[in-house]
Amino acid sequence: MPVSPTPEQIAIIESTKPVTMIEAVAGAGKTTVLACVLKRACDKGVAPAQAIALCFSQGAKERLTQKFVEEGAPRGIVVQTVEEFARQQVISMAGASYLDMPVFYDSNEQIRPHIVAAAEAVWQRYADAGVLTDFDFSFDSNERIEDFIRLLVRLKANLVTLEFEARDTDEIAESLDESAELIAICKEVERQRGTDSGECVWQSPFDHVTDLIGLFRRQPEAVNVLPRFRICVVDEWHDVNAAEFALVQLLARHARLVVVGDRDQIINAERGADPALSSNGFDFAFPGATRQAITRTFRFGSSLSALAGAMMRRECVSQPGLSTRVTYMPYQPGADNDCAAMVVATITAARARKDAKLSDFAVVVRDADQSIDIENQLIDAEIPYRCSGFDSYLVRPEILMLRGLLHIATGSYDTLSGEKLSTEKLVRSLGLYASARFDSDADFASLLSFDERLAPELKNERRWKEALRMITAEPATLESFFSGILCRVSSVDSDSTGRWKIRFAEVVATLREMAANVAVKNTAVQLLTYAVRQLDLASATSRVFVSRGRADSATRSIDAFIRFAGNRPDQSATDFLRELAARQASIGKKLNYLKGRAQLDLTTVQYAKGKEWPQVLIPYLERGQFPRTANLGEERRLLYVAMTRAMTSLTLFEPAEAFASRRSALLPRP
Ligand SMILES: Nc1ncnc2c1ncn2[C@@H]1O[C@H](COP(=O)(O)OP(=O)(O)OP(=O)(O)O)[C@@H](O)[C@H]1O
Repeated sequence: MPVSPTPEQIAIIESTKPVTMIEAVAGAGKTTVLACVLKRACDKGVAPAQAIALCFSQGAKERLTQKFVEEGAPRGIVVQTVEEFARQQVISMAGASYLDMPVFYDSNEQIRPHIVAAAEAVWQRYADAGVLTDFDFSFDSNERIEDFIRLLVRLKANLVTLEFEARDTDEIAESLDESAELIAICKEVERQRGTDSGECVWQSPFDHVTDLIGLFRRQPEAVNVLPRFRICVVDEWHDVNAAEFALVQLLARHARLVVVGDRDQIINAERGADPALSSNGFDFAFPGATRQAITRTFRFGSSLSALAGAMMRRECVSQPGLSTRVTYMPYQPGADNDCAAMVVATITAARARKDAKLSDFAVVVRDADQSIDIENQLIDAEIPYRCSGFDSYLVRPEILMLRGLLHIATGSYDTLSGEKLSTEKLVRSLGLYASARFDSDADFASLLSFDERLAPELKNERRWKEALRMITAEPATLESFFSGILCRVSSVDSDSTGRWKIRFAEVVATLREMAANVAVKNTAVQLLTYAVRQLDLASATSRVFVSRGRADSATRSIDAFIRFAGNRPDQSATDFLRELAARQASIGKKLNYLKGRAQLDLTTVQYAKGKEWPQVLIPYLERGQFPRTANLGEERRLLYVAMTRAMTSLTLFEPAEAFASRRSALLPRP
């Protein structure tokens, strides 16, 4: 149903000013107004394909698309994340021969070898030139790789990488307060990628926009390949970084531009979102731009406005007539599943009172690993749910790897039969943990015989696909594939990787003996605990994932999974595998059957941004859980985003009075 716009909103919708910025609090109708602006433009003769709506996340894209339907905007308007748009333009530029088609990467793990190679090359240069340095050029720890990628993303977001050719390394290093060696390695990564010659052999998602801007600087006529829109709107404008800003400026040369944002919802500082761009930077780039305001929120009532306003120290006013109940629900931190149990009890009670439909609820967690206990409780209570923006814990790599170990240990594969997708993910997860690389494994072809006439860069993926085809057809081959291929020490493995593979294979061999020993009943939890301890999975996990946050989250997932197995102290590994398969199937079945309607959303703050639900529940408001980092400004904005998703009811789960010292410092006390 379309809304009836207020005079403030009508002024924006009717405006024909070339550039407009709207800044307003959460729920003020910014996304709604963008949909109305586009509808109005199309009513006045703009063809839908000449209109584009850009945003910065998949969640925001879903929300925009939904709003277009609600406001009756015509079909055919382009709705994309800036990253998607830029990637499509890279493909068009390649089609128009302005560059060669790059290989697209989608994970940091794929970038790792390039960083290692670049660091080695720079080290060699320093050594050849006889330059003495204390800098550690080894990039074998994921922490260092992650820090490096973070720096690179920041440099790209700020377009510094485009100055590499023209500026001296020491000068850049000094201006950024970074070491010259690090900047030299950044330069080398870009050089090996072919950025200086415009080749860009491979691109990560964070390269698309910068590479485009670089191309336009080198070959200005390539700009003509960009599509010409008559109107361009941008949602969540405060998330924009300098590179994206430059791209939007190019689009605005021919298009009317309307951007909307809320400075308190910047939760993407890591990818270079810079408040300066949406304040002075905007006025500088678009002199004479119009600024318009929407002063009230339409989403929630005054009790939540007061809470959000106090937390962010800004005025937050609700449209009259709205009411939102804010409830604080105490739980016992640390006690087994108490917070998760309270969440599920709250939902069950509201449903019993017939207060709300299931699809009215969203449980918004700080990070995906907080979902495990909640998922298990929801499954036990037979409440259908869907994980939005992340995978259910049952199919995360760290858990699939453990499930894979149990399959191999017990020799029981019946639950994998016919489960092609899960089996593939499981095999890849084992490969991830085993540090398997097939690209330079010359013996691989003889181990799995198939056509090897392939370009070298395709071999790794092609070999994986062949292995997956074999195992999904015959799951019992997983055992020999694991010990014979995944854990086989190859010539490219470092000493430590070689040792790790041998250890991995030994532990799994012991697990098989334990599971086969009929004299001692080895339960699922015993096998898992043995594996976790013997493999030192916490350290292994921090080697597997480049992102520290992702590794921490995986380690917490493993801990929660072991606790879950521990709640079934007598269950055999085979029965445990069957139970997991049944749980996974129950989620899948409900999803298909209900087509996403009658189920609650279990989601993360990042993914919830831009969305809304009548009933929002935020669990784990305790120190170490929310906030999780020392960046309290960012943590506060995350919580602001989470709580302002609520319409009629917000429930905040925090430690009970007896544990008051463990409560989150983010929430203002009433
Ligand atoms: N004029 C209006 N009358 C009634 N409801 C409205 C009006 N404008 C917007 N709304 C409703 O207010 C809610 C919030 O709108 P919207 O999602 O567009 O806000 P937003 O400013 O984009 O929020 P956020 O910044 O949190 O993403 C929606 O339910 C929307 O339908």
